[in-house]
Parts: sequence; structure tokens; C-alpha cells
Amino acid sequence: MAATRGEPETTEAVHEELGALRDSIDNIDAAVVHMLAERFKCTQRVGRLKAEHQLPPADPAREARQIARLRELAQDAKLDPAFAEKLLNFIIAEVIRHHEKIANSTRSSAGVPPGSGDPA
Ligand SMILES: O=C(O)C(=O)C[C@]1(C(=O)O)C=C[C@@H](O)C=C1
Repeated sequence: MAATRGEPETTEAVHEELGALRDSIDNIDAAVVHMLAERFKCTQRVGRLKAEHQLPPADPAREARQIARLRELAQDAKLDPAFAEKLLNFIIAEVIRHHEKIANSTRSSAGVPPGSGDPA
């Protein structure tokens, strides 16, 4: 028995609290997935708009503003701003990959050979 080895006993109350916290974690994870799905729906539309108007997939000035804003929000919410920045950069890198794919397929369906029009 754990108590005989000097370890604290895991009571029913502890299991109950752990279970309740895990229920909340599962709800939060579900909300994150749904919010990310909505964000990617928006960015897919941005990707199509950019491809149709030959705009570059990445906008570093916009990203700098987003990062500064998110770092402030994180600080206020007592979340590590460096973590918030890493997370946003991770998401944006995936969005840019999607934008590039959309641009390439828009170009090839318009009959433009791969590589043409890219900066030298
Ligand atoms: O706002 C844009 O221009 C986007 O393409 C969206 C987004 C983002 O995911 O927030 C992605 C790439 C850009 O570099 C900046 C922002």
C-alpha cells in the first residue's frame, strides 16, 4: 500500500478533482480545435484572394503587428508571451504553406508554368 512507503495516499477526492480538471481540459482542447478550424477557414479564403490578385503569400509587417498584439494579450492573461509568439508563428507558417499551395494551383490552372513570375 502506498501509505506504508511514506507516499501520500491517493484518495477518492483526489481522483474526483483530477477527473473534473481533465473534463475542463478536454472542453478547452475541443474549443481550441473549433477555433483553429474557423481560423483556417478564414485563411483559406485569404489564400484564394491573394492568389487571384497575385499578392504574396506572406505579409511580414502584418505578422509583426499580430505578434506584438498577441504578446501583450498574453502578458495581461498571465501566459508566457514567448510561448504565445511561438504558437502564432507555428500557425502562420502552416497558413503560408497553404497560401503557397493555393497560389501554385491557381497558376497551373491558368496555364502558367511553375517558377515563372517568381522573384529571381
Ligand atoms: O493576413 C494575411 O495576409 C494572411 O495571409 C493571414 C496570416 C495569418 O495567418 O494570420 C498569414 C500569413 C501572413 O503572413 C499574415 C497573416
